[in-house]
Amino acid sequence: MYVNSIKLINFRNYSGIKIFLNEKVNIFLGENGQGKTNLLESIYIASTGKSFRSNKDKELITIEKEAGYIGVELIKENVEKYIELKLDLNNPKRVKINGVEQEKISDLTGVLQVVVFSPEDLKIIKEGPSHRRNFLDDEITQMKPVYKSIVNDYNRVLTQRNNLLKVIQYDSNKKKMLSIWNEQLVELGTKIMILRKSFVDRLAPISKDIHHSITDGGENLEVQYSSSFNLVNLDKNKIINKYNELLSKYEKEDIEKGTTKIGPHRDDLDIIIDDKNTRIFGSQGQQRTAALSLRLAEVKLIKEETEEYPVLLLDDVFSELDINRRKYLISTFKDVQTIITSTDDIEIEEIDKFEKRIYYIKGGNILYSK
Ligand SMILES: Nc1ncnc2c1ncn2[C@@H]1O[C@H](COP(=O)(O)OP(=O)(O)OP(=O)(O)O)[C@@H](O)[C@H]1O
Repeated sequence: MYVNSIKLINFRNYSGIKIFLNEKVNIFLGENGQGKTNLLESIYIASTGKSFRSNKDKELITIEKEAGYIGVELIKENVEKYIELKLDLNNPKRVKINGVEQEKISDLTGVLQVVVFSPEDLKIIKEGPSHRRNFLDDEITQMKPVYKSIVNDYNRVLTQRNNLLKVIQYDSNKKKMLSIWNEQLVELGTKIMILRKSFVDRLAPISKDIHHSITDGGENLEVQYSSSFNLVNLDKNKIINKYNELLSKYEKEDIEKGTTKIGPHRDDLDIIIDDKNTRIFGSQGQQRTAALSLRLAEVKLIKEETEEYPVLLLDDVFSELDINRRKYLISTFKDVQTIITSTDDIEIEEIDKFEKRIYYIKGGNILYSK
């Protein structure tokens, strides 16, 4: 799979451009604040319907404009596909695939798969569990689009259950209604945990191998799914029984606090290097390498699952990696269309082995390419 062209109108600092991309390596060079990340962001939005750095669609439209447009043409299994998004200051965004208006933005999932690696990825390793849950959810959704709606339904039921818990605090008669929400919560939560567990079980050995190669055999990376209750195996009925048992056990506490103590909304991912939790004990370099290993593992998993390599977006990451890590990253380019941004020329001889195109960006204009 590869992106053939990108057309942007009134998107961030682009008033109107159309860029044709190389099937292999594309390098966008430019000073700070010229629009390099904006370009990657537009491709990410065409893939997932959302930005990787803002959840306000209004911010995506060029300041003082009413509407914006993203058009991405891709080639998948030798077939051309066209994704278009219309952003409107006063209305929700709309999406078309091959000229056909889609009902929901989520209809985009599965059309264009991308993996982004950016300095922001350090948050997956360093910050709170919600970043790791988002990582899991975004990746599973790319491989299994229906997963997204299960997570959305779960979050809706969870909010309703939590609201009811707060009502029960002063009206205990309402307690009998709890079972309605419990039943749905258990059904959806079990599905999520099974999917997350099986995803992590596939991700772990691949990221371990990659990390091993990047660090020249020096470090051992373990990635483990950490759920509110011990998921030793994936027997659905056992999980359901345990789930119900724990909901009953914590019911009193849940009512007192007005929140639900257990379930996949409390999940985490343990990322361990040489038996030490990377979040707490990892050096900056180890944390960055762990994030890179996870992202590159994702590339392989998407290929396994969909039989197509995703497009790899690398946002300003070369300056942060040492020479061996850069070389390893470059070695992954042979099968994958890669779109790279950088402030400085990437002078690594390995990259010259690839068919590549270099573009210079200034103030939302592509000055020239070679
Ligand atoms: N909605 C918008 N309308 C107009 N300009 C915008 C909008 N949103 C962001 N910009 C502009 O886009 C530019 C930032 O672009 P971007 O983040 O892509 O920079 P970059 O080239 O990746 O820079 P860096 O190397 O610093 O990461 C800034 O000049 C900012 O003012």
